[in-house]
Amino acid sequence: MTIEIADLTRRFDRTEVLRGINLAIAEGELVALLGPSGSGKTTLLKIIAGLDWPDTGSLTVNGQDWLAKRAQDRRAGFVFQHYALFPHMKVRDNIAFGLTVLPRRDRPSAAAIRARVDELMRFLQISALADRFPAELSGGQRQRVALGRAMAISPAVLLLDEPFGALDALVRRDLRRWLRDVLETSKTTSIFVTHDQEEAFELADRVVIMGAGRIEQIGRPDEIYDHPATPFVARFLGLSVELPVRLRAGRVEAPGLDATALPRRAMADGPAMLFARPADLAPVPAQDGPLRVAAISSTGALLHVQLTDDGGLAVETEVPRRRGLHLSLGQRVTLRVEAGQVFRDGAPAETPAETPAADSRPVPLRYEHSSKESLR
Ligand SMILES: Nc1ncnc2c1ncn2[C@@H]1O[C@H](COP(=O)(O)OP(=O)(O)OP(=O)(O)O)[C@@H](O)[C@H]1O
Repeated sequence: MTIEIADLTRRFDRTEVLRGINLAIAEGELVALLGPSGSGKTTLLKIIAGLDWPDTGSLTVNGQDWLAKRAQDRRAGFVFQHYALFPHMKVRDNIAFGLTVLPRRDRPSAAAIRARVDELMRFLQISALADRFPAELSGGQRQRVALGRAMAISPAVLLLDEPFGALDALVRRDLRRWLRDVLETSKTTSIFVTHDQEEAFELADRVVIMGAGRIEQIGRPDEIYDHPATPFVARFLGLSVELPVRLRAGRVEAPGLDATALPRRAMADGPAMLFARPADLAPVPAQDGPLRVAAISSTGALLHVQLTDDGGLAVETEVPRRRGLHLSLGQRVTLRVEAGQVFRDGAPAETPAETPAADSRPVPLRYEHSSKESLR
């Protein structure tokens, strides 16, 4: 089912919770809505479900106006974190529920419902739980049953709101893989809300990053991971080190910074901001380096190495333990940047002008700013 959302807005009192959402979802796609708390993810999902209505905008599914349909007429399946199973019903009856309450003209026969439930339980690998009550299930098993209940009606779209939020990390990982297989096989168009980056990136065909009621970026997981389109997305995805730099002939430069590994940018010369993940910054011992090692702590495989300059700037880096053993407190270093994103005035970064492999000319470091100004 193709879903088209256009110019959707929603406000509660004076708070604009959705500020013009435009999103098209293709048949069979699995889309993750990812964003910090309060960014409007659940509100958008509820509007698609028919549990809330927008102030303006449109929502069409396969060309039909869903805003003109009641929730029960939309054939949307839900799996919510706290949407409990019916405690007095066995697993098989919970799964059958959506079919048994259909209007008589649409309702399959009792035998057909039983067959559909058996088939679904086999597909979801929960046949052994058929005669248990919800209280006799683990949290992970309950969510599998909840998915079965949502899928029983052959939903036009499956909506999942933090479906694994209440489960521990190991069970979550297991269920994630299971869910991906199930949705890939069933080809159900699905939208799920999460604030867990790993979950979104592992599961989704496309990720929608939301911030303060707007869509900041839509893309395939690796596209978004490698090329965050805005400073907001960069920070949200862990590019937490922000360094003022200068662009010269598409190259990123700053005193003590070796950014030759970055692709050239099709951007005019001038000041810019480089955003990078701590793991993509490597301290390199250098007698005249503008930075000093201020602290080293270990989490086992990784060393967290904090660097400062004479002006009090702090830069977090993360180094694999074996590569960081030569570092010592107080040592002078320069910084090698292995990956990062460049923004100018908060504007989306330009696409790289060329790949780094295509241009391996070394660019000398320049030291024309004082270190205080340059790396703050
Ligand atoms: N019924 C409501 N009345 C008033 N404000 C609401 C209502 N529902 C949501 N909000 C507000 O709208 C904003 C967005 O909420 P929403 O639940 O959509 O965010 P979210 O991105 O799903 O967050 P979370 O990850 O915490 O669930 C929040 O500031 C919330 O307080």
